Amino acid sequence: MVQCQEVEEKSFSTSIVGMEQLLITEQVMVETLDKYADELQAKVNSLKRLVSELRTENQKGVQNLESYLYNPLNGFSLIRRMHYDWNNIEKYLTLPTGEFFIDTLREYQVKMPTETDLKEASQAIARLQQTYDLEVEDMSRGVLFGKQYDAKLIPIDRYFIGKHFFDKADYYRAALWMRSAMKAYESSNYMQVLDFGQETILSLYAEILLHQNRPQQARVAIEKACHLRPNDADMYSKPLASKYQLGCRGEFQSKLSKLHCVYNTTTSPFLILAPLKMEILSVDPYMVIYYDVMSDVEIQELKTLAKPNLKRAKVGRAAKSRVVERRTSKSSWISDNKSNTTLRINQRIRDMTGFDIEGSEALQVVNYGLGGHYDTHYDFFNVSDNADVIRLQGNRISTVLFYLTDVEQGGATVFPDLETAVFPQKGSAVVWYNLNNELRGDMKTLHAACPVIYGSKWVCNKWIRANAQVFKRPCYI
Ligand SMILES: O=C(O)CCC(=O)C(=O)O
Ligand SMILES: [Fe+2]
Repeated sequence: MVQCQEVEEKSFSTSIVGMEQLLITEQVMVETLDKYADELQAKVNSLKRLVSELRTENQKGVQNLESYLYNPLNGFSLIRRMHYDWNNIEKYLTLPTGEFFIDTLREYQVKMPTETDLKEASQAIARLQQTYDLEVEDMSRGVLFGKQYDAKLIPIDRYFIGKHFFDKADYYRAALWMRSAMKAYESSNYMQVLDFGQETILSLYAEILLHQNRPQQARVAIEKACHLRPNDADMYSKPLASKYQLGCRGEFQSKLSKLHCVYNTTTSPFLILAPLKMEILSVDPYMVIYYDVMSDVEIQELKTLAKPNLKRAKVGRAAKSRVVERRTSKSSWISDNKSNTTLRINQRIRDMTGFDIEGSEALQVVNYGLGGHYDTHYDFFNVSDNADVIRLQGNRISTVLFYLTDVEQGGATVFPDLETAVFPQKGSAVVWYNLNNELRGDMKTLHAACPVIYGSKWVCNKWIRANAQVFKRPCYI
């Protein structure tokens, strides 16, 4: 005899027996949700009691500021509360609540009807409607083929049935169900939890109307939906800004306070005599700004030296370099010993960084054009592409970027991953490490020059190479 292996069928709607289990599961889930709510409630209750106690004591003090504090016991208690209690209160607030119940509910997910189940159930309703020519409104009120039953379809049910017809390209019936859902829709706590609003129905209704070649009515429906949830409408039409764009617009929160402004007297012995004004922007990767590290006369000379040789800046090394839309500026290389000024600037770079610049690159002076920018990039070389470049002098361990001008608007240097934007200030310089302690490129140093909105932006780069630093680079853990 041939043994028939029965394949377990998980389709719920295809037998009534199969659905009985669902009701039992639902019962357990409702109870679990209730227990979760109880736990939240207990937390709310305990917080309310805490507020009441704290308020009572505080009001005693506030009503009589001085005499309350004449008493050392009150003073002591106040200090204790503010030092110890609030810290722990904050911890209590962030303690997970009812996680066990959330997990339990989550475990039931695998037992839930799937999208296929919902499709099958919708198809069953559709079949009834079509076979017996039932009216949407009758069915919604619980009338089936002339007989009233104790059941009904609420607007969200009607929406899903309508959606089924929509998926089946039966736009006529889809529209009937959608209109019925809309007419009967009432906002409730339940619908809010589900995030099922009237605009959900309207949006699908608009799509149905488009399929029916009724663009005018579709537009009205869309406008109504947008009116109901204005933020959503904006979201559809406008892509979210990238971190780079936010940085360019000056919309990063400033993270470090002015406490991080210091006079640097230690990076090189010379700084003991002439400390430099320094602000720490980031510790990992190391990044600082120096203020007033290039005089107007020096800046003027750099520009004059650069002007005759300004060429469209490229991306890539030597023979492989190309002019690209990603980088719109002109630049010119100026050798270290070109003049007394360049010698002095290079000495200052040693003082600012503590690095040896032997074998590093020449100074690069850059002028940005109309809307000039440099898209997000790394300054370090890709090891596999540039093995020969790196072998001799090492990779670009650090960048020193001098700002030779203010820029009226735009032109910030933005580090999206560090949420840091540096706005050009004439005579200042930003210094950062491109490589980590293993001398590998640090991906957090991704940066870009934002398009100049108004003004002429000039900068001067010095890329310091790693090989000369074997005895110089301070050891970081
Ligand atoms: O001009 C700037 O702000 C940044 C320039 C830059 O990142 C570069 O030239 O590598
Ligand atoms: Fe760069």
